[in-house]
Amino acid sequence: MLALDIRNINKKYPNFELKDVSFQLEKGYIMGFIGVNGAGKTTTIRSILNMTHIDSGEVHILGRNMAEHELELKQDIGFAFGGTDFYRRSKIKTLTNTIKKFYQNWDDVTYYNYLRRFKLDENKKVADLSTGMKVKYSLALALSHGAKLLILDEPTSGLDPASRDDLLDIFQELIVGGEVSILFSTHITSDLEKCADFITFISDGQIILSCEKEEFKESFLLLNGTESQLLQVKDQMISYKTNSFGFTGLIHVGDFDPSYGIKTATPSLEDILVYFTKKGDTHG
Ligand SMILES: Nc1ncnc2c1ncn2[C@@H]1O[C@H](COP(=O)(O)OP(=O)(O)OP(=O)(O)O)[C@@H](O)[C@H]1O
Repeated sequence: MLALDIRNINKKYPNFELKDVSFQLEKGYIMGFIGVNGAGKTTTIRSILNMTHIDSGEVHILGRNMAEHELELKQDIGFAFGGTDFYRRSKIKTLTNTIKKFYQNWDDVTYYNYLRRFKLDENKKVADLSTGMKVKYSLALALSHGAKLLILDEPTSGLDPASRDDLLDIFQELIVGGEVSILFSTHITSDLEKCADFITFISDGQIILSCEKEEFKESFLLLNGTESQLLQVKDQMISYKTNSFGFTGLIHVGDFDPSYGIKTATPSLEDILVYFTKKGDTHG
């Protein structure tokens, strides 16, 4: 069963467009959503959650159409946005008491477990929380109403390394039973190396690739060659850097001819993001 089925979302802003965004997430898995700044991750997430009006396309969550069943489906979705700043003058306790009324399956025991695990004091005011603590509070809320699908926009941003590691452990604990699925966007590729099963990659409002993590990496090649070899592949490369020995760069596996004899390696997720970010730049 699909936890998330996104079909041909189009959304136009004056200077940006989501173009036929489609991807699917199987129930029980973790998907990392990556792309450079401004690629369209947040706009896609907001579109999935019906927080922004889309021009066309459909979102199906846990087998139901989001546009037709938004209220019921929101019971099953936990969402959190990194750096959210809400109701600054309220105490955590007061805010939670208001929010929990919206959720039929709210579970105080789970909630207080997360408060303890995240070392959050419910008597603190939102304004007095650090950036990382605010993220943790949003996550505690998102994780405490039995959500079957978590949609998290940069949940690890603002967290220190130990807290990030703990959150990734929580993600893995959550999916063990096969009932919970997680989509999260991030720039921190080590998070994805650690816990994502699938990767969806967006660039300039278009999905470049959405597939299992190893398959994703193997769809590209990192090339390392001399200046004269660069001339053979230059036009097919996503981007490259030159150095005193020659060049290194990224290419789609299908665009590479092994008969050139250029040294190749499987890129890391970091390599893929870096070279896509450089796409269109002048090189050297
Ligand atoms: N409400 C809006 N009105 C007009 N343009 C918008 C609006 N929201 C986002 N955009 C534009 O859409 C583009 C994509 O933004 P989005 O926030 O989806 O990217 P992102 O991939 O999440 O980036 P980042 O990694 O920096 O968070 C940007 O060029 C942004 O300026």
